[in-house]
Amino acid sequence: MSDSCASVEQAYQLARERYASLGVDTEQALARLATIPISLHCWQGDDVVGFEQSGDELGGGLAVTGNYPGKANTPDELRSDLELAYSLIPGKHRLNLHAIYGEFGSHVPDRNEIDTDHFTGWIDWAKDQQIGLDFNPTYFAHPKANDGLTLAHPDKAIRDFWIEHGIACRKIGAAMGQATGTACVTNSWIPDGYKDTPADRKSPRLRLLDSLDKVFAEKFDPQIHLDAVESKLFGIGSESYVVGSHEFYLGYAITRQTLLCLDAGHFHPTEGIADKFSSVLMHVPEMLLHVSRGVRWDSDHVVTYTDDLQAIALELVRGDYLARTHIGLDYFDASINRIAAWAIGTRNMLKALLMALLEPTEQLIAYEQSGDFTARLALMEEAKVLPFGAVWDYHCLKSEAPVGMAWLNKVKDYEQSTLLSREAECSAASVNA
Ligand SMILES: C[C@H](O)[C@H](O)[C@@H](O)C(=O)CO
Ligand SMILES: [Mn+2]
Repeated sequence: MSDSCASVEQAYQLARERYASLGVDTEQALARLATIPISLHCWQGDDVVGFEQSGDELGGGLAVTGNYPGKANTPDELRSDLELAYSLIPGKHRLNLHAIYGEFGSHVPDRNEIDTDHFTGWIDWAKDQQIGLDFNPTYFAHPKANDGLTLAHPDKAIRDFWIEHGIACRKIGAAMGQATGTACVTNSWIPDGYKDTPADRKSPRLRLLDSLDKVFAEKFDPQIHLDAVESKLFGIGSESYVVGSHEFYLGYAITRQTLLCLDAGHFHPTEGIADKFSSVLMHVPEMLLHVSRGVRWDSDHVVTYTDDLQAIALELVRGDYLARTHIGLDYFDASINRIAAWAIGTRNMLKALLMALLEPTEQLIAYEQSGDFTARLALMEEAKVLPFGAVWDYHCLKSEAPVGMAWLNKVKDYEQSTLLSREAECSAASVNA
């Protein structure tokens, strides 16, 4: 055993004893953590461009800023980048694909014509990697979404087009779940809304309700496929009104018993999502989370170890909601190395879950039930500086993932060997064109 491994082990043994003195079993926490998959969002790898090669603007009120070199340009490049990212993260995780990431060949189908054949490359790869897949219809970056309306569009022909897209995507999601043996969550998010004050808030919502019912008409075995719906407060160009608001989708998910997707960046700036879980899960079977970090607006920053993130993890553990929650990430940062962005965000999500699993929750609840709120607050604050970092390092070591900053060296090496030459090839191609 190397010196650094020995010191990780020693620090862990001390931490284990410290936690045991508070009645917390670190081995049990680590065993639980190892079973929690995080769904990595493919779109962090290429700035939400996808493989349609349409050249359409991202639109939909979404924006990616930055031009860090090495963006993935092909499915193989994206898979190679993801393989490196997974190797930097302890545990077995999932991949969340958007519909624009199909392998379309020379004849790129329109969105309403895509089918499972366009995703067999991803399915075969996922089986090979032994990871589950999640999926998303892409209701943006398309000429039929240019006016900011899709499933709620007043033009029936445009609505029907997007309904067909939603139906096609659910079939693809079901095929993914069937092939990988783990349920695929297909999440529906649409950009529909208005920049300025609407005169009629009701009609677009009635149209959206009707469109969604058509999209979700076919029922799938929940063992292979689950539906989620995602709300938003506002986007660029939909500042005054979003058809799929939180209230709209909460009601929809409850009445249709779909999953509700809560995106941490989709609420008022000081409104956290953690407080919502205990209410939402009284009424819907399961939740999907898009863990993100809003900065002033829905700017989709890389997930950092914030109070909000800790609140999410603590609530999932305290409420015993992990088995009913699918955790996905949702951010897009092109200003830093994109693989590092996946590694940082996913490792932080896992660190927050570990910290929550190590919390002396039973003791806190006992204090609360006895009315000793002073002791509750005192222990909560002391728990924040317990040696959870030593447990995390040990988890990385045992999971054969890099400990501490070691993962960054691997990213830097890959940047030199692969990402920079990728960029050079691109420049040469554009010079030759
Ligand atoms: C690309 C995703 O579908 C998108 O980020 C969506 O989930 C969202 O959060 C839009 O703001
Ligand atoms: Mn989202």
